[in-house]
Amino acid sequence: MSWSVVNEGDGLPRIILTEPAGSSAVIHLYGGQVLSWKNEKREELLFVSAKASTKSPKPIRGGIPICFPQFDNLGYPERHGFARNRLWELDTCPSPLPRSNNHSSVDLILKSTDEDLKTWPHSFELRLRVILHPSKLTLIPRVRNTGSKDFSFTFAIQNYLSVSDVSEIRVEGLETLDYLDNLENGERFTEQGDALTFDGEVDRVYLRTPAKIAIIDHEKKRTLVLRKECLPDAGVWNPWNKKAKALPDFGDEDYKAMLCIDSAVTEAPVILKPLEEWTGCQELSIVSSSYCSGQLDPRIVLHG
Ligand SMILES: O=P(O)(O)OC[C@H]1O[C@H](O)[C@H](O)[C@@H](O)[C@@H]1O
Repeated sequence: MSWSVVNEGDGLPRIILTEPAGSSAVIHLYGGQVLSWKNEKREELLFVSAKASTKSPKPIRGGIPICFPQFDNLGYPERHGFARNRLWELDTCPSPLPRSNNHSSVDLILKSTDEDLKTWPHSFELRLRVILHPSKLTLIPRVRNTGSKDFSFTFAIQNYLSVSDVSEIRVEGLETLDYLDNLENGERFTEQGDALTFDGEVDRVYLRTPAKIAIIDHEKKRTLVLRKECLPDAGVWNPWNKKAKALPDFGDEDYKAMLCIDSAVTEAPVILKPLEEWTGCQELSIVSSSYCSGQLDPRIVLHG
């Protein structure tokens, strides 16, 4: 068996993935959301607010929410779509993706319901495979059009990353790119600096990014590398102190310990004909680094 299921106080099942080197992941069926990812040293790599609610119909504040059929507010009424507010199921038939022989993976599925069809009138199957390797977590989302008309959608895997102190974090891989700034009514700008650092609220979508983005945390002596396929854009979000206070499911000081870096397809929505399937992929991997010894070279992490 590649996973086990536990029921916690909220009565909703969680799936636990473990692998021989000692890392683990916890996935909640509510939202199909990875809520915990620990490395071999049992260090938590994802952020979940202590004020997060796991009771429907509220999305869970933290972990890795899946945004479908829209990222942000791009036309459909429910911000970030409804997939993060639905109970997913185990997927016993992940075809045409071959069954995983990997002992630390699980397949989940969300299908359109009659209720969803009232507001988004398109039949779909949304699948997610989660694979745990030593120092690496892979997510493979797929969307299939099971209806009789074309539909289009935008999509995001939101990664609430746990960081030592957001004001000490550097993000490499987004320099010189165009981005849409949600704090400036979605206006388009071009990134000027050589790396992103943080000293205030940020809410941007970087367009057509390279496949790899490095999140460098000198204090934790580690770099997280986000590698993505068919998810060309990247969201970057931190509410900072003022907006943090306005979020009911987020602690006043939580903004210091998290940074959202999202894998997204938003600028050019995906269009699916009946029976067509779209597949994306994101890998989060950990590279240990020591600032003092100078082992970390972002150019090697990003291009090596
Ligand atoms: O509060 P939520 O609906 O979960 O959204 C959390 C954040 O998600 C994205 O990063 C958006 O760009 C932000 O504008 C939004 O505040």
